[in-house]
Amino acid sequence: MNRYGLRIAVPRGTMLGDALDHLDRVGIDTSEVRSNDRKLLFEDAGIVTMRPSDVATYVEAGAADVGITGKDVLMEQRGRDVVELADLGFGPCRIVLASVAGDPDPAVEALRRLGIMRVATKYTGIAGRFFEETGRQVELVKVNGSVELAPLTGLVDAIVDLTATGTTLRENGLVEREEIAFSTARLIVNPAAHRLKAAAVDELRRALLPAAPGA
Ligand SMILES: Nc1ncnc2c1ncn2[C@@H]1O[C@H](COP(=O)(O)OP(=O)(O)OP(=O)(O)O)[C@@H](O)[C@H]1O
Ligand SMILES: O=P(O)(O)OC[C@H]1O[C@H](OP(=O)(O)OP(=O)(O)O)[C@H](O)[C@@H]1O
Repeated sequence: MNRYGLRIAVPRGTMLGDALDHLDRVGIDTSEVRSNDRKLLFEDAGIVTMRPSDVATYVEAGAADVGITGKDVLMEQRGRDVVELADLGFGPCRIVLASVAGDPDPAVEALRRLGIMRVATKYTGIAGRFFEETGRQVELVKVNGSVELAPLTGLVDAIVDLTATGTTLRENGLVEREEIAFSTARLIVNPAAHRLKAAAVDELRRALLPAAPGA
């Protein structure tokens, strides 16, 4: 187990390197995780690795005490009973509404035709709330990845998806129309662990955020 006595859920994929760098900096030895991309449970380091979208599931159930995942993931899974402790700052990306470059703005076009805009996304929660709050009627089409393909084939008028460098949108001839949310990696904690292991959780939070005001 690590020096904090906390089991930590760490996201594999895009955020893995930065998450492990942060944990190394606070005295958790992540070398075994770095050298093994098939193993998932690392007892000595107190680390469990998983898809970013599964982190809050483990933390909510107490199968991990704390976890690291994207704000976009937490916004999408809004009902989860976890406490957001800190913004770790890495993994910046945005959730945007985008459509084919050169086409009329799909929202304006849908209004003009008095039609319902069709929007593909894997973020049905975030997109649904966004269109509801902005008073627009849309039909959401759930896709699981490579969302950029959907408007190119005529499946939908627009997409709601994650963009970071903008390369994927550009390479597929799409342009951003509206920004919906900004995301970075967050530290979350199980509510019971937050109370029962308060000192350890606070020590880890402070160590991860040495420069933050009030940390
Ligand atoms: N440039 C980026 N591209 C993709 N995701 C990023 C980027 N920067 C940060 N992220 C974060 O990483 C998360 C996605 O990670 P990754 O692509 O490794 O997982 P995934 O395969 O989409 O996993 P899941 O199936 O859990 O959604 C995003 O939800 C976001 O919080
Ligand atoms: O703006 P960029 O830097 O090009 O990054 C954005 C891309 O990253 C994400 O895809 P991911 O790699 O998570 O795969 P997915 O399409 O399967 O979700 C997202 O869905 C975009 O396709």
